[in-house]
Amino acid sequence: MATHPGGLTAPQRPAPAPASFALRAEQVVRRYGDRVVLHGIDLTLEPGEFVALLGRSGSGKSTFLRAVAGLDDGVAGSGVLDVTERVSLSFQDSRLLPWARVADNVALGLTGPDPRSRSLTALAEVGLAGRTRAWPHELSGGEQQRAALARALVREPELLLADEPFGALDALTRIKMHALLRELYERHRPAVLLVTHDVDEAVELADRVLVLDEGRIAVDLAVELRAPRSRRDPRFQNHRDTLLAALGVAGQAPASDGPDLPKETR
Ligand SMILES: Nc1ncnc2c1ncn2[C@@H]1O[C@H](COP(=O)(O)OP(=O)(O)OP(=O)(O)O)[C@@H](O)[C@H]1O
Repeated sequence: MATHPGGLTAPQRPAPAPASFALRAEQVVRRYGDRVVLHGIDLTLEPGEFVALLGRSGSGKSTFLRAVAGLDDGVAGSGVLDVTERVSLSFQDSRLLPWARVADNVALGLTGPDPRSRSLTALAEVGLAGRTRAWPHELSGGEQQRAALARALVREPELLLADEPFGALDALTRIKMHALLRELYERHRPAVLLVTHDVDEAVELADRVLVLDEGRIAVDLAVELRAPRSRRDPRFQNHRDTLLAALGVAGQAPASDGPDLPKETR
């Protein structure tokens, strides 16, 4: 375990013990000047737990994710933030380095044996076996996100932090990426914290959905639907309605498994 700047306590263990959680936040507060953006967040993610974080624009989702990722020392001293050591990040923009070929992007910074062959294996896993020597600009948006997923998962993270990774993709590609992410998750079983604006994406992928409202967790909903989850399932629709209501979105989205759903709740 590592303690990020918000942490007051660093667990000191003589020998590594199996982690009892991937993330533990207690009373994490973030202020910008007089403005409080996170109002004392309490959240624990068990190992292998898939959690989606919804919330209106400006509710503090990215702020919380950045704090968990250790990218924001503005939460220092506000509470406890213990995060497992092997964390991977994924963003809306794939953040591939333009001057490195795809396989080199995935292998970059990898420690341990044979980074090259691990990179190639990861790329094959996301369906990019034939594009390993391509430059990032030669890939489509969906392929770039596949490469970014390969780069994240090749590190065998215990916690995957994803900030709207599919937000810039078209609806069809997004559906394919949902299936891929869930498949990769089933195989590798990291804990996942997925920030999204897409209620359907959250209910389809996550086993627990949180709604952040003005820096507070307003809803913590367990989604106990078997895969493959159908948007036509009345229980899926119930979850969607609950979440849309919590997000202050009036009306109910029509049931469909197709790509033509209203997605954005922003
Ligand atoms: N560097 C900063 N300085 C001042 N205020 C900031 C800064 N970064 C974020 N904020 C404010 O913190 C609040 C939460 O921002 P955050 O980016 O976490 O929201 P979000 O829920 O991720 O929004 P979105 O869905 O639009 O991405 C916003 O009101 C934002 O203006």
